[in-house]
Amino acid sequence: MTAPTTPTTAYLVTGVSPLGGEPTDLLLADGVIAAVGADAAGAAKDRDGDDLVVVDGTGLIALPGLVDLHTHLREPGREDAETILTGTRSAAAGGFTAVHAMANTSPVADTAGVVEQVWRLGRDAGYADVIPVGAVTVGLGGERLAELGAMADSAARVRVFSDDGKCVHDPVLMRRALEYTKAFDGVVAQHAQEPRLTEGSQMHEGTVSAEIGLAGWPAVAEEAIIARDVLLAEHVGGRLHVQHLSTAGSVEIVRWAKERGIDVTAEATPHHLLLTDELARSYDPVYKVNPPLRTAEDVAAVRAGLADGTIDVVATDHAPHALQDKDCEWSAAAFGMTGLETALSVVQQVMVDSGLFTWADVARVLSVEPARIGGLADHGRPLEAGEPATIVLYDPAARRTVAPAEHHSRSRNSPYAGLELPGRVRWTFLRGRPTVADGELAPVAGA
Ligand SMILES: NC(=O)N[C@@H](CC(=O)O)C(=O)O
Ligand SMILES: [Zn+2]
Ligand SMILES: [Zn+2]
Repeated sequence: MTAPTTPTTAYLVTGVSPLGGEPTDLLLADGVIAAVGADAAGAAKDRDGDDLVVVDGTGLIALPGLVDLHTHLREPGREDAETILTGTRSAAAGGFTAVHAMANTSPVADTAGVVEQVWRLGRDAGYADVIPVGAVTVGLGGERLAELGAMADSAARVRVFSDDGKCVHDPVLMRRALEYTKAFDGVVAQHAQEPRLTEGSQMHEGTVSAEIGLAGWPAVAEEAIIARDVLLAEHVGGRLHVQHLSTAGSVEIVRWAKERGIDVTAEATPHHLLLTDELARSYDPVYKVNPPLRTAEDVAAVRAGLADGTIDVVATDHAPHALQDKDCEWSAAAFGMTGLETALSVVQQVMVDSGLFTWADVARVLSVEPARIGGLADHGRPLEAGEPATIVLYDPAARRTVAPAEHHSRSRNSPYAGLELPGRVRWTFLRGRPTVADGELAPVAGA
């Protein structure tokens, strides 16, 4: 007698456009893309004993699962704002299959123990791969380097280090971090903010801040740190990643550094691609974020920098905050806005619908490059037979009015509330298992 085989579910996606190209069929089975094109339907028939789900992919675009290089999941410590479970459900709903979890939790992710805990909780939740980012300095205190090597050697295999929320301001510490991380091909991701130039800052320093009377955060406070850091990276030969770059001057500095051969990458957020400091006139703290929303000229320069490859990645900087931390006057409110469930739509509107980007470019900045920078081997892969079935199926023709109450994030601080945005995630697959099925979050049994 032969033992009964457990049926597995295979998915035949018909008429889908990989990276926006010619429609074809994809068979997803055993965690991988089992067949592509004319073979897929035949291969599906040959799989006796499997459950087969046929997904009508007409009009849908297939992309590699999105990878966020900059997410705040708030666990441990601020589970009232987000948890690893709610944050990764939010990620899956937005088409993400991996998120890098920032270290500014409580306790701070500055030891092997904390990063392993975050990594395990992500694995158990099962909605997206959670890649912990390790703090550069103990407690984000900016005074002593954390145990970068121990975090790199841990089960979480940390490769990205950041004090995000705080700038690694001491140039000696920044230099050492750039040196030490070379040993394990790590990268130092910098929140570029000169602290003395931004004491008490509430919004971008410019005509709007002067008119409405909020303390300004000058562009130079960001640009001075980026300029210093690219020179330090050049000097020691380390890898630098510039987080949430937001000014025209920052784009110019990164462009200059790349031309010079310096090993630097940069990210821009969806909100810095779409929104401006004019929104602060409402005094609605949903628009309060670090770095602040800048001017229309800065937005244009960030778009141009993304279009010409100066900026490598779009990262959400999803920064959920509990109601009481946002539902107050501007100066008392926390900095940050959510972004996982709207990022792809904003990138479609700003970059694709405007003609600046193809869908292959979208895959590059939201999946391939963030996976490469983060050192993730099985994300951001080509949509070819034998590759992991870690993909998103997206309907670019759908429209929706953003309603934060419907978001899967535990927090509601989306700056796009009430705005109509294009596109909708229909399916997200993580190694062949749907985390989103036909537009709805799918129940997932953790690994
Ligand atoms: N972006 C923000 O405004 N806030 C982030 C910190 C950060 O990314 O600097 C947060 O943790 O809330
Ligand atoms: Zn930051
Ligand atoms: Zn951040």
